[in-house]
Amino acid sequence: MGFLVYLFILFLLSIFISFLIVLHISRQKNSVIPINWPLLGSLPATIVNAHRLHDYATDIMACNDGTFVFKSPLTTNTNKLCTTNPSDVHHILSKNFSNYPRGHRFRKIFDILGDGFSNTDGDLWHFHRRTIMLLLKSPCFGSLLEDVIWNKVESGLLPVLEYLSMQEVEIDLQDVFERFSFDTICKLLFDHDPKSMSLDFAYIPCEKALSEMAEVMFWRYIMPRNVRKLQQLLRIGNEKKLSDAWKILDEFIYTIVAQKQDELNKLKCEFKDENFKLSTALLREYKDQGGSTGNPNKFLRDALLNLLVAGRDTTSSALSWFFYLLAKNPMVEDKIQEELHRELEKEMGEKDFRAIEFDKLIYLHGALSEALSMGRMKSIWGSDCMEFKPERWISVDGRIIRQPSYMFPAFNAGPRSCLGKNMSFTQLKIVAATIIYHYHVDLVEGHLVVPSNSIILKMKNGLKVTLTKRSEVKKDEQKDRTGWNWEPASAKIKNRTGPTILPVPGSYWFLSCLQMLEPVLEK
Ligand code: HEM
Repeated sequence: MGFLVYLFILFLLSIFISFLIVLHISRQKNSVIPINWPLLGSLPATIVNAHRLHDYATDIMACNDGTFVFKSPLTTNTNKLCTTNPSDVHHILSKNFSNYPRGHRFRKIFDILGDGFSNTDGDLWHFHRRTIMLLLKSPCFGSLLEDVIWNKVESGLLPVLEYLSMQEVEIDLQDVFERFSFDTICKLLFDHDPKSMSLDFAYIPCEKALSEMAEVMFWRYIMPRNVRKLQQLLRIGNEKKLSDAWKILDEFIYTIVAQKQDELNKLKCEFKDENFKLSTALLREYKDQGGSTGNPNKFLRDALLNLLVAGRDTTSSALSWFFYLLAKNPMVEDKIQEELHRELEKEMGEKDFRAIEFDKLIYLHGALSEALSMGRMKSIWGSDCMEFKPERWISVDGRIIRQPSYMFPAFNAGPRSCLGKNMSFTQLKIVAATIIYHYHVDLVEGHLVVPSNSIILKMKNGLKVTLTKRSEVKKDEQKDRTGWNWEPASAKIKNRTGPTILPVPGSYWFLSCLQMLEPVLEK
């Protein structure tokens, strides 16, 4: 009998404790600062807000001067400091760079990246950085890059958009951009075009594997290690997804590497500039460098996978958010069109886009930078921080204002800053200018654009749009001062007086530059 009473009391007690937990968690939904639970740290708040992690983190940063420490569960001992504060960013990424290496925890989370530049510190990282920098900065690479991008625009992007716009169907522009950047980065890295950007929108396993990998990496970072280990043991959930993606990526890269090795072996003479190929140049530079594994093929695979990840989703996400913002801000679209027509006219009325000097498209550059700016707090960008204003990037004498990288860390800052920044701007400008020149982009009504939980800030539901060919805009055609016919996008919107205020992607906790570092001093 005594035992039954004891059991009953225990039962009531557990109901009471559960009630308290539920009460706390539901209160937490409305509270900005997460409760730091004994044993569990701020994990319950993270789980409750799992569907809106970017907004959640942004809210917390906004009321904590841009810096906040998320407490980990006691067993995992991995507190996470998140910051959007420029002086903290500067302190960590530049001034005290050597105090904040990637560390062993990072390497375990990102194990799929092996010994690539994203996942290494010290000499090995230096070796990667030097090798890649040497090749990306060579003049041969510049012309190769433009050729590859233009070829893909002309043989892939434009025919696909032309077909889809004629069908008058909804298009997932993010999917289009992902395919575009996958094809171009593969062509550059491997001299191989997987032709994912084609009318049949074929399923390309490797392309999808890259997206799955980026999502699983995000969850690995957020969730306690034990959850990951359990999933690995049972081969379920995210860990199952990752191991499938891993196999697909390995097969894809190793097959191409083997082919390219053969080509390289056949090349007996010195490389000539006119025959420059990044694929063979990279293989040559990396040849015989076994890395820590001692296996040259594995080392090559790691280096190439890191470059594939660095160059694919980053570019496509930047383009997706840019076009989303443009669709919401037709006045900006008008100004970009004006600028394009002006520059084309300067080239003696040529209609060939290749004639444009893309460096001269200042307004477009400002608009792209604006789409990539992060940490949009009033304290950093001023009271109009939530407005999409390319003008904030242009000086009175019409030049681009260069912001210090700790204010504009989309491409990271300090010694680990992005080596593909210039290359990305070239690609972004060519694609953006081509589409804007040929089409007006409208968002599909009711389509919800929200960020996905991934290490790269993608759109969870894609970017659903419809395209209207500019040449088909017949009514109310207006002539700009250069004599070109075009319809201002803003004419479609009545009573427009200023820029649209909207949540720009940079206002989110921008994960493409999330730094997962392990301070040396804490060891
Ligand atoms: C809009 C496009 C891009 C954005 C926003 C971007 C952003 C970034 C960021 C945030 C980092 C730091 C990552 C880290 O700390 O591990 C980075 C590094 C890097 N990016 Fe980019 N990136 C872009 C495009 C590219 C492209 C097209 C390439 C060329 C393949 C590239 C090559 C690299 C390399 C090699 C690094 C490593 C630097 C190092 O660890 O020393 N990126 N990028």
